[in-house]
Amino acid sequence: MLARRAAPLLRPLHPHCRCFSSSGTTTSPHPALSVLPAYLSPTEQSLLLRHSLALLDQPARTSAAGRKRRREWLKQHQRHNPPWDPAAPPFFMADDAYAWEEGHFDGVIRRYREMLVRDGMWRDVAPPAGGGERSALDAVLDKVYALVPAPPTTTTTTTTATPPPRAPAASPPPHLIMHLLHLASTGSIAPHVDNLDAFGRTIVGVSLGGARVMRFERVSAGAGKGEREREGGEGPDRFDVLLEPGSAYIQAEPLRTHYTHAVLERAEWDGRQDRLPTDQRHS
Ligand SMILES: O=C(O)CCC(=O)C(=O)O
Ligand SMILES: [Fe+2]
Repeated sequence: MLARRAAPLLRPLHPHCRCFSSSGTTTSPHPALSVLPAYLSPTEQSLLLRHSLALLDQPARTSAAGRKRRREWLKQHQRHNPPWDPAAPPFFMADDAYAWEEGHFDGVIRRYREMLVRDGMWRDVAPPAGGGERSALDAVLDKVYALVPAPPTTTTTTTTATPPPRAPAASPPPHLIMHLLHLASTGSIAPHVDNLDAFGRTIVGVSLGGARVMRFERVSAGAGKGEREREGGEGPDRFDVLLEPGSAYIQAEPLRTHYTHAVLERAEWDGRQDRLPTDQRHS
């Protein structure tokens, strides 16, 4: 279970460190934010990204114009040497092969595609059981679901109680609203606080594709120290974290409602500006 697996990772190394170690230890600047670098291995990332893109690309979820754009791009790129291969990294087609939503209804997200994953949907894109791929995908999904804290239980467990039947990995657990978000290389998310009623008290993200900077800013940044401690807890008023592919983050209270978060289109990260985003990102 995650709680046991992740417990040693949830301790901040240094309260203001902006650098990630690759040792699997979180380096979050805020006690209510956990960042788990390399939570998924490269193989797990590839599997999840490929199947997530396949879900987003299902004909029922795309427009006629989008499918035409995709067909034309594919036709052109099959003539390349080597031709574009959907089963090989980077798994994304070029930006101009997708029909992006230009702006979210409230203007927060720009140049993106998104969907909610409902019961059984991963089965629509996983190959039939028998090959190892389906069980490998299930294992990755279980690892992602394990990041989400279980809802509090009201019943007492006794040693003789039979555990509830395990839900198939193809269906997100009932306490998880699973949202796929594919950002164009020029896509971004403006600062916002997610609606508490719609999304619950904990927000978990798994990053795939291009690295991006996530910026957090205390909503009541102007408040005095005493008030700040009540509204958002200890931690700097504004900080950035680098979301590298394969990393996961967990935003818990009080950060989740007292800080905005944003995914920047382009940002400097410890002098690595030139190595940062020109890539699409999937979360
Ligand atoms: O892509 C992410 O990790 C964050 C997405 C987000 O903030 C949102 O959809 O509200
Ligand atoms: Fe958000």
